[in-house]
Amino acid sequence: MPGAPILEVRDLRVEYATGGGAVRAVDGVDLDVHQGEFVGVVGESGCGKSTMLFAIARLLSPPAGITGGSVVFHGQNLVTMAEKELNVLRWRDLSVVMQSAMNALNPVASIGAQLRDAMEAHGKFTAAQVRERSAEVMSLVGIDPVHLKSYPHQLSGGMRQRAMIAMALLFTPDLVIMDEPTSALDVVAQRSLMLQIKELQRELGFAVVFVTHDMSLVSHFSDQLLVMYGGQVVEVGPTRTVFDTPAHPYSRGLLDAFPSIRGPRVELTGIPGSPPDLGAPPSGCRFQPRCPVAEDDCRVIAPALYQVGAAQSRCLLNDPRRAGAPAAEPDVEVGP
Ligand SMILES: Nc1ncnc2c1ncn2[C@@H]1O[C@H](COP(=O)(O)OP(=O)(O)OP(=O)(O)O)[C@@H](O)[C@H]1O
Repeated sequence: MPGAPILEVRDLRVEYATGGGAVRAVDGVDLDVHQGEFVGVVGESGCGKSTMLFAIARLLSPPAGITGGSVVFHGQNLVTMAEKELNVLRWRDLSVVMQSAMNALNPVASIGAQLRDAMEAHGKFTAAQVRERSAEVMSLVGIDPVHLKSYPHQLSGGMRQRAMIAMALLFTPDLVIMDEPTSALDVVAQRSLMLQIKELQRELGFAVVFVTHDMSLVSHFSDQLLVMYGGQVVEVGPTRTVFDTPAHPYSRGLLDAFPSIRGPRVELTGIPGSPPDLGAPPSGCRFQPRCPVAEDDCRVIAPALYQVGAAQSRCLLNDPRRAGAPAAEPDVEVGP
């Protein structure tokens, strides 16, 4: 992607303080997002995906807290920004769409009232301006503006999610962070909402960071894919590259665990075992206890992210200094 990234996450760390010690749910994550780019984030439950999104938007609350790193958005570090400044920026430049609109929307206020409140929190608008913009964003997401009068419970699940997206687009932000926005919907509603998100993104040019469990969704919609395991990025690269030639054994496991819609029928293998307890992660590589190709070194050496073609992989077997590893691109920084 040309140009400077609009979002640069560096060495981001998040911990949950628990009675039994700290749980490091996000451990040294780096991520670059460019204008108009669609970044898919995948990984099993408990890998830290939602925690990372909440940390980027500075929406974490105790016992979770950012313990290190930076989140630079349009040149400003959100990690150190005062709450007041953050509130100006949220919705206007960066907005968030959560898993369930039922939880995010106020059940006792009409959709119109909630759009009005969101607008008025960011400036002075006449009643006519509010009406006009509210109707505009509702139409953008495919809901008849007559539903501005509706309460959340009067809308279907798909319409509620669309209403949340309408709210997120009120100020045409540059970045929309989405945490499984389609997961509560049936498959048909999921697909239609995804198509709509993609179309809006193309039309309005905002970037998206999108968490999902659905590999088929990201394969169709994302430009860049981030695979998370045990609080870390284990593979990142252009979506096509990661799908066609996954470098990390965990990415290969994830891909083998979901059915291909068009490809030949193959037996789904899945990944035996479960993700690590982040309060006491395994030594060496976090995936080694479940890894089908782990070697002795993997139990003691924590791998860096190594360049493999256009992607990066956190697997020791991809370390270019090891004999037999695929060659790294020349002049590329490969880990510490
Ligand atoms: N309240 C909490 N107290 C302690 N640890 C927590 C708490 N919430 C989450 N965690 C830890 O953070 C890790 C990451 O959780 P997170 O919800 O970010 O994962 P996720 O990949 O988004 O999962 P899912 O796909 O199920 O939403 C969990 O494995 C857990 O160890």
